[in-house]
Amino acid sequence: MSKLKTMTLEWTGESVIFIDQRKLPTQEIYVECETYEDVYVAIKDMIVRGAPAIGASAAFGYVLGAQKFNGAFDSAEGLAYMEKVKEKLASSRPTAVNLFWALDRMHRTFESFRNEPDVVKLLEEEALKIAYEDIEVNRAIGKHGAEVLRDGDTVLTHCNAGALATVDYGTALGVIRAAVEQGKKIKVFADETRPYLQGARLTAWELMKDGIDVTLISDNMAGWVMKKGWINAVVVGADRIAANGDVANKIGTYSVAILAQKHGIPFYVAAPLSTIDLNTPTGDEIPIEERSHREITHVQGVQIAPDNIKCYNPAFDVTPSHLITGIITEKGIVRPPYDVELKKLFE
Ligand SMILES: CSC[C@H]1O[C@H](OP(=O)(O)O)[C@H](O)[C@@H]1O
Repeated sequence: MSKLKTMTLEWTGESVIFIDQRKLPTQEIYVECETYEDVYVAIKDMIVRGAPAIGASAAFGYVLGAQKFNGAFDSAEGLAYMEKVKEKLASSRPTAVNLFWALDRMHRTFESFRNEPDVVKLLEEEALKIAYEDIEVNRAIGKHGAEVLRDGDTVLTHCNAGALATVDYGTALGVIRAAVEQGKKIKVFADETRPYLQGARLTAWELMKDGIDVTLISDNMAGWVMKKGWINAVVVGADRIAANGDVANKIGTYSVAILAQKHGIPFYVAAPLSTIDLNTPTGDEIPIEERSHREITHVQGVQIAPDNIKCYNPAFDVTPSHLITGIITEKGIVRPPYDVELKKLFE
């Protein structure tokens, strides 16, 4: 009997089952993770991806780690073991701060209750709270964000910040879903988002399943559709927001933000407070993950570039805060000056 089941993941109580996002949209295949090491691989290999989804997945991975420990949690060995579980999961991907936020929260819970006989059950409850809170938070982001979309607007989005990037509902796509639920007619242009194609494979798939009008474009078409006057707003997700409002998001987001500024189009970032990292002063300090060159030289296993070609494959870029019209959070829309306004969210 599963305790949580969404499009992205299912928590069974002794395993977490992911839809394998690498195989979408042509195959709906599921991967069951029974150990924290399995969850580490699922995050690293992007079976599951998207900042909030990564955080919740790591939280369940932490529980799986605790379930496998047979010693005394209140011993030095028990603490060392759970620190090892946390560090392993934390080493899966470096950019999305939600991963570290979720693991810190789980480890704080462990440290508070490791002398309790039911500490593992308390950890499972905390992981489920993280997951269910994410769904609520995304709906709140959607409600606030829908205010900036008018009936008849066309929105451009980049990558996938939808239900598949979260526990459910999505952040950027949550804004679009909420506007549609309010009865607004919204059209979407989705960037395919090379090289991993989250837009083509995931955003297009999600929005078509919802019956939302979506047009797929290659990334190099974004400027042209803006120039033609077809785009009223841009809404994207985020993987880490620095204290000054600089935003790390999927590679290509910075280019879209520059184009939006050039064409006088509002550029919004939709993200939960768990993506805001006040300990990182600016975007310059955000670690940018570099991934396998094969993601560029092959598409679904088909080679499209010469053998041994040099590649550079940063999975993210940083959009400076001055290009961002507003940051849509569960507490409302934050506008500049971000260094002041972001802090207020946590007061
Ligand atoms: C709602 S966060 C989604 C965010 O995560 C994606 O990265 P990845 O697919 O590499 O995990 C992308 O940056 C999205 O905007």
